[in-house]
Parts: sequence; C-alpha cells; structure tokens
Amino acid sequence: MSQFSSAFTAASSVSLPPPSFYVSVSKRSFIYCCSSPQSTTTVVNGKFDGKIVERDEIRFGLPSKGRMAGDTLDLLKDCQLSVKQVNPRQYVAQIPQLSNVEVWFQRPRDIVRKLLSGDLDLGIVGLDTVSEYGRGDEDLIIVHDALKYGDCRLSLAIPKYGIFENINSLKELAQMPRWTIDRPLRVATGFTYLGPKFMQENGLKHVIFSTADGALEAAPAMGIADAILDLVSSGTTLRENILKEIEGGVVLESQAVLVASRKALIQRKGALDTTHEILERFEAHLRAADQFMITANMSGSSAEEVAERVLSQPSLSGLQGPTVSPVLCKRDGKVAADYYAIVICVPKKALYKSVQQLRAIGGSGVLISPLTYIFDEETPRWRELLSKLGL
Ligand SMILES: Nc1ncnc2c1ncn2[C@@H]1O[C@H](COP(=O)(O)OP(=O)(O)OP(=O)(O)O)[C@@H](O)[C@H]1O
Ligand SMILES: O=P(O)(O)OC[C@H]1O[C@H](OP(=O)(O)OP(=O)(O)O)[C@H](O)[C@@H]1O
Ligand SMILES: [Mg+2]
Repeated sequence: MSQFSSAFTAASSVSLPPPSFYVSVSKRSFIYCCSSPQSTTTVVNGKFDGKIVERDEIRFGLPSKGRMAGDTLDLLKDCQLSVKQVNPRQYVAQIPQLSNVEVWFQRPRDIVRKLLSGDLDLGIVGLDTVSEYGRGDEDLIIVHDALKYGDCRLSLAIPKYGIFENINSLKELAQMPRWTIDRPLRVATGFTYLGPKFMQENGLKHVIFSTADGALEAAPAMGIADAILDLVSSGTTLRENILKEIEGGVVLESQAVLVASRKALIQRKGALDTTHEILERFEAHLRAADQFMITANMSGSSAEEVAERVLSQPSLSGLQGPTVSPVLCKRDGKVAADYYAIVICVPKKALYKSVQQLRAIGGSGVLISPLTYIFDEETPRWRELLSKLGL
C-alpha cells in the first residue's frame, strides 16, 4: 500500500459561514456562492461562470523580488519594453511601449495563482513555479518556454555518507529494503505537489514528505529527512552540505517562461495582440543574442562564385545563405567589381571557427558586430500558441 504524507495536503473543506454565503476550499480553487432569492451567481477563481471579469487593461505579473526579478526587468528592457516603476515598493507599474498593459509585481507563486484566478492575464516566472502551483491546469498556457535565465533543475538529493554512500540512482534508492510503511523514506521539499507526483510515477511506495520555506539542504544533517527535493543550479549548496544528486532523480529542468491564462487570451480584448507583440520582441531579441553579424571582403569573379565558396564552409551559411554585394571601383575608365562584400550571421560560439573558415576561402577585412534583434517570418511559437488556443 502506498503511503504518502498528508501533512501538507490541502484541506478539502472548511466550516461553513452563514447559509447565504458558502466558501469551500478544494486543492486549487476557491469557490464563492452568493445566493439571493432572485438569482445565484457563481464566482470560481475570480471568473464568473467561466467568463472573465471585464476590465480594460491587460495585467502582466512580474516577480516582485528574488532572483527572477532583476533578470526579468533586464529582459524587458533589452526588448525595448522598459518597466516604469516610480519606487520599488510600488507594486503596480507601466510599460510605456504597451499602453494597454498594467504590470503587477507579485511573488512568483502568486503570479501563477492569480493567472488561475483570473486576476492576471500574463506573467513571467520559472517553469518550476508554473508546474508546482499550476498543477497541470489547462487554463495555463506557456507562450515562451525558454527565456534563457533562471536556469535550474528540480532534483532529488541524498547524503554522500552513511547508508547512502553506495546509492547513486533513484532505482537503487527505491530498492533499499529499509523503507517500509512504518519507516518510510523521509523527503524534505517545498514542492509539495510535484514531489509526491514524481515519487508515485516512479513507483516509490513508502515515502513521507515534510516541508519548509528554505535552507532544505540542512534537513538530512539535522536528522529531519533522508533526502531533499529542491532546486539546484550550480550545485554549490548541495556540495557544501555533503549531498549528491542521483541518476533518474531530476523531476524538472526549469528556466524563466512567459505564461498566460487561456481564458484571458481568448476572451479579453487586446490580450492576444499584446501577447503576440511581447512574444515577437522576446523571440527577436533572444535569437539575436546568440549571434554575431560578420561582414568581410572576398575577391572573386562573380557574386555566385563567391557565394559558392562561402556556402562550401559549414559555419558560414548564414540565416538564409550569404548576402553578397559587389564592391564597385573604376579600372581603366570602367566600373568593375573585383571584390564582393559578404554579410552573414553566425552563432557566437562558432565565431572563431567562422573567421578561420572565411580566411581559408580568401576573406579579408573581417568585421564583427553584435546583433540587437532578428525579426524572422512568423515565429513557430506564435503558430503553436494559436494552435493550442484552437484558433
Ligand atoms: N539557485 C538557483 N539558480 C537559478 N535559478 C533559481 C535558483 N533557485 C531558484 N531559481 C529560479 O528562480 C525562481 C525564484 O526563486 P527565488 O528563490 O528567488 O524565489 P522563491 O523560491 O519563490 O522565494 P523564496 O526563496 O523567497 O521562498 C525559482 O522559482 C526558480 O525558477
Ligand atoms: O545549486 P545552487 O547554485 O547552490 O543553488 C541552489 C539553491 O538555490 C535556491 O535557494 P535560494 O538561494 O533561493 O535560498 P532559499 O533556500 O532561501 O530559497 C535553492 O533552494 C537551493 O537551495
Ligand atoms: Mg529561493
């Protein structure tokens, strides 16, 4: 028989207030029923009978503090969407470039909760937070799944010493005969939804969870837990507390994501257009951030011949092949092209290899410039979003 702790399982009911106003609490939602003799209106998670509450502005939730806050503001700034916040304790702000958007600074978990309750329309948080507090709710849609910061993983870790010295995988951990109904594996975690789900999916039967708000890595040494399930980035905190990750123990790889309420995108006027603009700006900036633009001169008999030489090199094919333009000069009274200028984009990490390949085919005067944006044709993520929305 499986045994999972009920220590943090949400209460399934609370005592009822006077008969005309009932409140019940389920795992995810608050349901208010206000009845009068004439009518009964149901508000589920701030939405009236599944319809969103009318308002003019699009509400965008951003992390108010913690490690995601600064990087989120930097990303928006890099996309020319600077947030104007008069002072850091003011929780509402504007993005002058998006006149219909109101920014609300919230704790990451509250951003997810408020997307579900209909009080926010869009948000930026870590995928771990969406998964933990969103609990697979279909109203949450990931619009951009890789904003390239806040990288971490949710991972199970055990002590390097004692009974775990020779345990290096989830399978080996599960097969330890000592875990029983009476003495289950004790896991400390802040991820009280994803933790039990992961253990259940991986067939770990005798597990009990406890929770704390931080510094979970101390729990095994304090004798409170056998293992922890927490976010890992550099691995320093685990190392300093003599803990190790195990094979098969990663629950989730996470980074910052742009997330939206499906109902808001479909029902709220302007929400989809605004999301499209934000998505396009993010995509254009993030694509450009990985690339350099290279211009170089090449001698050659024609643009086609120069292009052929460039395309023979694996790192030089550019976004859609090279742009080749003649460098015109006057020779014996006639205008002629002995040289061609080529323009290509290359991934930053392939820069030096690309310069070497350019030189090998006769390139000279190589100039490297950073790129700010690459606006391509319609982005795959936009098409994906429309298809998720059934549009
Ligand atoms: N060590 C880390 N390295 C990189 N990103 C991380 C790390 N820890 C957390 N994150 C990411 O940053 C998000 C916010 O983490 P942060 O610790 O700032 O806030 P929190 O855990 O929600 O709040 P608090 O720690 O105050 O309870 C996490 O949800 C995760 O996506
Ligand atoms: O692998 P590392 O780079 O060492 O990072 C991992 C640590 O970062 C987070 O804690 P945070 O700094 O948010 O402190 P908290 O425990 O107070 O939330 C996380 O909960 C880990 O403890
Ligand atoms: Mg933290």
